[in-house]
Amino acid sequence: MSSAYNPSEDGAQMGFAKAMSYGDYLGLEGLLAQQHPQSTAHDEMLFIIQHQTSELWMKQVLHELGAARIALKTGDTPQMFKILARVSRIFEQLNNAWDVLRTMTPADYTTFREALGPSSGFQSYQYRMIEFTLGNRNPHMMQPHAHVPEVHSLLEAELARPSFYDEVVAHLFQTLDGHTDNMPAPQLDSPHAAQPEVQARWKQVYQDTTTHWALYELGEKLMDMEDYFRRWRFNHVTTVERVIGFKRGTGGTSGVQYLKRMLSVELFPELWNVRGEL
Ligand code: HEM
Ligand SMILES: N[C@@H](CC(=O)c1ccccc1NC=O)C(=O)O
Repeated sequence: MSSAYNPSEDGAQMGFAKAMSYGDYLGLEGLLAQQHPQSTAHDEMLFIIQHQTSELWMKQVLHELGAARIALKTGDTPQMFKILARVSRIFEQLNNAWDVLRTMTPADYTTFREALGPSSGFQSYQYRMIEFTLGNRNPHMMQPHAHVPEVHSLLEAELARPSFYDEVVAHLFQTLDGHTDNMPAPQLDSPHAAQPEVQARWKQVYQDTTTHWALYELGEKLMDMEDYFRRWRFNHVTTVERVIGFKRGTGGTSGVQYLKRMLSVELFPELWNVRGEL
């Protein structure tokens, strides 16, 4: 027998024929069998792993935002704050991941770009779901999912209910006015455009933070989240320009030009606008 240290002497369980192991619990057999490079290019594995890990984190973001919406509706503000802080940290994680992908040069990428066909992140339904949940709702973005009815229905269902930000706005009116009678109707199937009545309420909050501390904290948590989201978009477009320049995207858009347009999206416009009024 080897003279190497044997952790079983320290009690480490070594046999898993009949017990749940690490790999069983995490479903690793399935997970690690899902990388299918379409070419022999060395960097395609990095490209796949980068996207798959991003999608896993997006799944977690959606899980958190669903819980945040419930916490908001049931008045569990501490729980909601905890969740929003976590969502920002996840975005930070996604932002840091670009540093790994940036090690892929244009020369590396062109060795397998053709193998991607017309597939593109543009067709990420979890990304759209995050946008829809937060309030950036463009129904045209559902079209690429028409061929997958379950996904299409999920997106459709999201557009049929108030966004997370709509719930925040309802909470804002309820807390400040004592009712939601003067609240503008949620814009269910279009990007959230700034509403003067909403902005006026945020102004009230930011002008007297001591009185409205919890709402002030909520406003800043949303700012944090959007700040990180913007950084993700900026990192994306910068990486794209660095790797493919001004080529058209595989998804058919103008590429960098399209992504630059998306940089101007505002999730919580009243919160940005109010800063100029203080
Ligand atoms: C070298 C790496 C990458 C390149 C060259 C690239 C390129 C592009 C381009 C050109 C578009 C515009 C749509 C089109 O294809 O016409 C796009 C959209 C998109 N990409 Fe990427 N991308 C890269 C990495 C990533 C990664 C790592 C993710 C993470 C999931 C991602 C997610 C997305 C999403 C969600 C969109 C849609 C954005 C929107 O509609 O606002 N991309 N990408
Ligand atoms: N749109 C990219 C291709 C691309 O990046 C991509 C392709 C398949 C799956 C995810 C992708 N990532 C982001 O768009 C391009 O035009 O090169």
